[in-house]
Amino acid sequence: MSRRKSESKNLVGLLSTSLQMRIKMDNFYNFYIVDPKELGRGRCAVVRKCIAKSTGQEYAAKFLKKRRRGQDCKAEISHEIAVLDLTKSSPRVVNLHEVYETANEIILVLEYAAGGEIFNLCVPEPNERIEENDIIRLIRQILEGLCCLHENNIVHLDLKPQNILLSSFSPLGDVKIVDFGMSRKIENAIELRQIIGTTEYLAPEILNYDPITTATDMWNLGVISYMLLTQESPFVGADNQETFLNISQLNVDYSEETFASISYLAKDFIQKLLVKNPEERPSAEACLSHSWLKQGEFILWCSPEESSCPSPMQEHTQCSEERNTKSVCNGTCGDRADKENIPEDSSTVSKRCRFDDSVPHPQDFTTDLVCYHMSVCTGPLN
Ligand SMILES: Nc1ncnc2c1ncn2[C@@H]1O[C@H](COP(=O)(O)OP(=O)(O)OP(=O)(O)O)[C@@H](O)[C@H]1O
Repeated sequence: MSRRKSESKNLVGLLSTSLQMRIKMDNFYNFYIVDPKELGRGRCAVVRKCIAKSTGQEYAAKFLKKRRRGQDCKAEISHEIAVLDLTKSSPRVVNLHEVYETANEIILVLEYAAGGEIFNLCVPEPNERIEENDIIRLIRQILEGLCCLHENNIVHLDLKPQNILLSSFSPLGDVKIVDFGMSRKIENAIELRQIIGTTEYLAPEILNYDPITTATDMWNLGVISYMLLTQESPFVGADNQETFLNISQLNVDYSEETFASISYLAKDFIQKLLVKNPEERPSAEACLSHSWLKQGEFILWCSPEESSCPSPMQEHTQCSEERNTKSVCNGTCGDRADKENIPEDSSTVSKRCRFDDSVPHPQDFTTDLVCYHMSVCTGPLN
């Protein structure tokens, strides 16, 4: 495929409306003191804490390169700004305070989420394990943010524990959804396909190049819920191929051992979302009415047999033991090679790479995906 053709494909679903938010050409550094220590980094950006000189208020400055790998990224950056502007009414989406432009970069001055990534709550560290009641509150807040996005026909497409931040960690604060770089507008007639996220969070429809809808985010919410409750990543395998296979075969561990201290309703919630057919997944709004999220202080710590709780997902709850492969959340960083474009601040310890630093390069990832597709067409993987 020619570069121009692939570039225009990537632009499908970007908001093209003129920006409401004024982009300032003033010198950003005249107005902010920037902490050299990174808050985080991704494929496209480095994020650093900064302090407004006039007020002393803390913010997170996201530095985005206008050109990457010889390609002009301004349309994508404008789209990210437009989405943040569109969703500014939602307290669950990070607030965009100001935007600056320099010769090479665009700087988004964002609300500072001091509590960091909820990824920290998804790893097996006993001191950081949180109560199911707290998880219920966080999931409700993520859903509120998703409702706002989906009402505006925006699908996030990169929902993962690294992109759900907290206003504070202790006490556990509120959810702030970040990183709309991969989000897209779902237009009536446009079928959105071929957008790729982080391996272990990919929905089956993305692997199959099927049309993408807001239901793709709902799959990701299922993965996030699973990770928060079990501290394990449901689909991650030894390599990308195994991960793709686990996703396509819906190979999830719902064993009693893994769900020992987790309520039946929580498991039911996950099982409603981790279904292959996107049309069968409940919407964000419908999820808010799920009994698990409806309960307040009181949680039913019981199995469906022991209780009189309704079992709305009876047909989805079969758990085949032989299909179970227990997968530990390893925080694989399939996008690490991209991040190496940006000079790394040595003080940053990326949570994404906490367990596994054997990172595939993007080209390996693409090869894996191609191999996966070939094996689906031609027979099982060896
Ligand atoms: N407002 C914020 N407050 C605190 N930390 C932040 C904030 N925004 C981003 N971060 C940190 O920086 C990291 C990278 O930010 P972000 O995901 O927006 O970058 P990106 O380059 O678009 O990422 P990706 O490669 O996933 O597309 C986040 O995972 C988070 O740890």
